[in-house]
Amino acid sequence: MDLIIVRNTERMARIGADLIQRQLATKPDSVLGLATGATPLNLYREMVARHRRGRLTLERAITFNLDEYLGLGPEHPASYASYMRRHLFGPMGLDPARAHLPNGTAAAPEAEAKCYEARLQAVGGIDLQLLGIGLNGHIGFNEPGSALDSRARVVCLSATTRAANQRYFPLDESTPTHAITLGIGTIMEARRLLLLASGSAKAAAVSDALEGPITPEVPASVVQRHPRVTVLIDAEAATALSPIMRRQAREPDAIAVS
Ligand SMILES: O=P(O)(O)OC[C@H]1O[C@](O)(CO)[C@@H](O)[C@@H]1O
Repeated sequence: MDLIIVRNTERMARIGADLIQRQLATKPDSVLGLATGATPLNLYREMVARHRRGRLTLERAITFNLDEYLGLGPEHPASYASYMRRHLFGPMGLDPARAHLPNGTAAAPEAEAKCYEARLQAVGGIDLQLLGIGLNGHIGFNEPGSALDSRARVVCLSATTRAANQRYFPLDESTPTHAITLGIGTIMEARRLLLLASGSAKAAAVSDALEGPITPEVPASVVQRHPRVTVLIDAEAATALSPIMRRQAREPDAIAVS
């Protein structure tokens, strides 16, 4: 595991964008696995800024998002399709045909999840998977208790996740109860993982994920098994890590992709 602890989220965004830029320089037609939520927002802003300066393009890339709420169409402002259009795809001028998300309003959601997985496998799987981590240790919408070899499927969201994401919904609308997510097994097949976390609220989840037992109760703990994982976190999210783990952290200014 390559652990990078940085001062703040701006620095996280710059290093994250460096890693994505290098991935695309090596393989311009990379399949990028993308995440939503608050965590990657600064990174997406940095990617857009680099795009405007002509340094970063997704022109030949293909993207697959981790998840989508069940019942929300792409025009719903809290859908992840809408989030991605607003924060990344629109500003970067990504051809919509290259950007994939599960269809949250599919008539047969389980079939849609299977089809989404099949579409991903058809392009050869994910080259670089970006991940955030939930307060309860989830990755994608794989909540605690998810099988470590799970595939794309319909999941029931936990009370913690629904409460944490309520802020994205109008007062009179509650967070959906279900979602379609890529599975933990699918995520683990990505050739490279980039896990981001920021803020003290994530400190316990980060320490459980990186130093605790690998268990379905902490879905993110599975990243310990991945051969090419970069964990990029800010100082606040690192506060619960053991001194031994912190000592393993790489000099933030000296990143190099192995
Ligand atoms: O970044 P946040 O908003 O704390 O969310 C954590 C994770 O939970 C999700 O919202 C659910 O997939 C992810 O998109 C995100 O990585």
